[in-house]
Amino acid sequence: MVRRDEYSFFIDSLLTRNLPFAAWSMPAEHHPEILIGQKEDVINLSDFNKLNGQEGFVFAPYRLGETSPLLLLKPGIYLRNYHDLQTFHPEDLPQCNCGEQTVRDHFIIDKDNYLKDIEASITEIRKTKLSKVIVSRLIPQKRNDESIGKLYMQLRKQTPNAFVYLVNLPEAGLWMGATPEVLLQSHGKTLETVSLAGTQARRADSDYGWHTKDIEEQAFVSRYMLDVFYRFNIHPYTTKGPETMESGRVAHLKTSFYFPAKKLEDRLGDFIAGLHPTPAVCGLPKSTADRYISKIEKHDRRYYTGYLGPWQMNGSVRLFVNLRCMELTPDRYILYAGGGITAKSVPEDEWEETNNKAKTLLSAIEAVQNI
Ligand SMILES: C=C(O[C@@H]1C=C(C(=O)O)C=C[C@H]1O)C(=O)O
Repeated sequence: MVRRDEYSFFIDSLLTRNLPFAAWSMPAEHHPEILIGQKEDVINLSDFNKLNGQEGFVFAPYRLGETSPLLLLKPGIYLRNYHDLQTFHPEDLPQCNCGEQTVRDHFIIDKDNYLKDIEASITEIRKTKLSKVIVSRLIPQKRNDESIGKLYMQLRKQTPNAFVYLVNLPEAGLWMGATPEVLLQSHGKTLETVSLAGTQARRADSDYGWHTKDIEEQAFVSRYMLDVFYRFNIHPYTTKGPETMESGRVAHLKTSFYFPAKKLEDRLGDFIAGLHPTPAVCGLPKSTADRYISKIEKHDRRYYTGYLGPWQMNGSVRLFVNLRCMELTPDRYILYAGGGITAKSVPEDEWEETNNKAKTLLSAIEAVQNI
C-alpha cells in the first residue's frame, strides 16, 4: 500500500470510532501530524484570552457561543510523521462515547439575495463610518459514501502551500479545510503574523497586477496589525511585502510582520485575543463591522473565520485563520466563503470571488466522487 492509502485508511478508522482528533500538515511540509484523544481530553475554554498557559490543538470560533465553544484538544497521542503512523494501530483504540453530531439548519442564500446584500453593504459603507466588511455565504455540496480519509489526502495533494486540516471534535463536529492565512506562527525565537487580503483568480503566468480596491483593502488590515503591535508594545519589528501569494485557485496580497517572541512571553493568549478577528475576516472599524455582519448574514459562521492549530506544543505556536473550510454533515458538505466589501466593490465580482474561493474544496470533492 502507498503511504497515502495507509493514511486515509487510518483517518477513516478514527472516524469509525468517532474519536476526537486533529490532523494537519503545514504549508510546504509533506509530513502528516495528528493528535488523537478521548472525550475528556477536549476542554471548553470560556474566553479567547484563556489560552495563556495552555497546550494542545486549539479550535476557535469566529464568535463565542453555545453552538461554537472555544475548544482545546489536550496533548495525548501525538503522531508526527509516516513512521509514527505506521507503528500505531487505531483499531486498538476504544470507540468514543462522544455522542452524535447535532443536526443543524444551514441558511443557503441564493445569488439574487447575495447580490442584494452586497449592494446594501456598499450603500452602508458609502453613508456610514464602516469602511470595509467581510460578507460570507454557505455553499452546499452533496456528500455520497466517499472516504473522508481519501478526500483529506486529495486536498493535501492539491493545496501543498496551505495549512490543510481535518478536525473531529465533540460540540464542533467534523471540519476540513486548506487555509493560506497565518494568524500567529513561531520560527524559533521569532513570531510572525500576517495581513492577507485582496483576491483575484489564479493566473497561469503568475503575472499579477492589483486594483486600488485590493491594495487599499490589504493596507487596512496591515494598519490594524500595527495598532495591535502598538497596544502590546511590540517594536521594533520587520516586514516582508506586500507581495502576491498564490493559494488554491486564487491569489492574495500578503504582508508578513516579524518580531521577537520574548516581547510577548506569557501574554500570547492576550495577544491572540487582541488580534482576533482581524479586519481580514471582519472589517473596519472592527466592532461596527462585527455588528453589521450579525445583521446581514443569516447563517452562523461557527468555526469559519475562527482560528486553529497547534498551540504551545513543544514550545511553538502555529495558528491559522479558518478559511477555505467546510463542515461535514452526514449528507452534505457545507462550504464557507466570503470576501471583503469596500466602497469600490462590484457585486457580481464578489459573487465570483466566493465561487473561486470555494473551488479548492469543490474540486477535491469532485475528484474523490469520480474515482
Ligand atoms: C473571507 C475570506 O478570505 C479573506 C478575505 C479576502 C478578501 O476579501 O480578498 C482575502 C483573504 C482572506 O483574508 C474567505 O476565504 O472566505
